Amino acid sequence: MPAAPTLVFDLDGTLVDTMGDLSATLNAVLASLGHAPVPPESLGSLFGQGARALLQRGLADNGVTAEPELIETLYARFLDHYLANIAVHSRPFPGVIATLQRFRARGWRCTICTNKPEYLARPLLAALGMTGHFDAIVGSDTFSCAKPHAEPVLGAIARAEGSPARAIMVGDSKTDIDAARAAGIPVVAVTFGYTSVPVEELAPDAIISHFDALDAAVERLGTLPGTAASA
Ligand SMILES: O=C(O)COP(=O)(O)O
Ligand SMILES: [Mg+2]
Repeated sequence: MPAAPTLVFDLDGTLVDTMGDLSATLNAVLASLGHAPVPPESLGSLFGQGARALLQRGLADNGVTAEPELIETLYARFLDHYLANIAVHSRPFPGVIATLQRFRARGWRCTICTNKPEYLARPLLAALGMTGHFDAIVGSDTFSCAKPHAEPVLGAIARAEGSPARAIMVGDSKTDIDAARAAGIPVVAVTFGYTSVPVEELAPDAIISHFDALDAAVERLGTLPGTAASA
């Protein structure tokens, strides 16, 4: 029997809108130092680049040089606060849950390959009641390297007992598109995530602006049995 078709989703900016909690945490850390908050609108693609990148920007905006030791101290403070407040504002993007249910009902495996460490990704998904929708959850610390390397993408597919020959990545950033290319699988980009470069300029195989459009995008990619057309 051929391996089940597999979707490999990015998390931040693709499945879940996490910017509210990430920016609230950044601003709590800045406030603990007596610094001014940074408006979330100015952080853009940094939401998909990890806590250290957010801290660097927050300090720079307050005229503080981000020495590595300071970043590491604040990183620990950031993680404590974020973990304790991981799903205050964060919610799945419109259509996410129905899409996961639809694809799984057709026999697709659904996986996550995020550059959030697994110890943050899992509590976030649990708090949102989403864990059970996934056959594998892979974070930045699950394997020896993170996206844009192929290893975590291929690892997520393997853990779900899928095959790269029947897998599609869905992401919001250059990191996701590069990781999909490295893994040799097609990639669908969403337009509502966290990216400094419009995804149109990154030449993904398909672009969607709502999860309702994922089925048609997957069908257009046309390489995969098990899509809506043949299920
Ligand atoms: O938290 C990050 O660094 C990025 O997470 P993502 O890969 O799910 O977008
Ligand atoms: Mg992302």
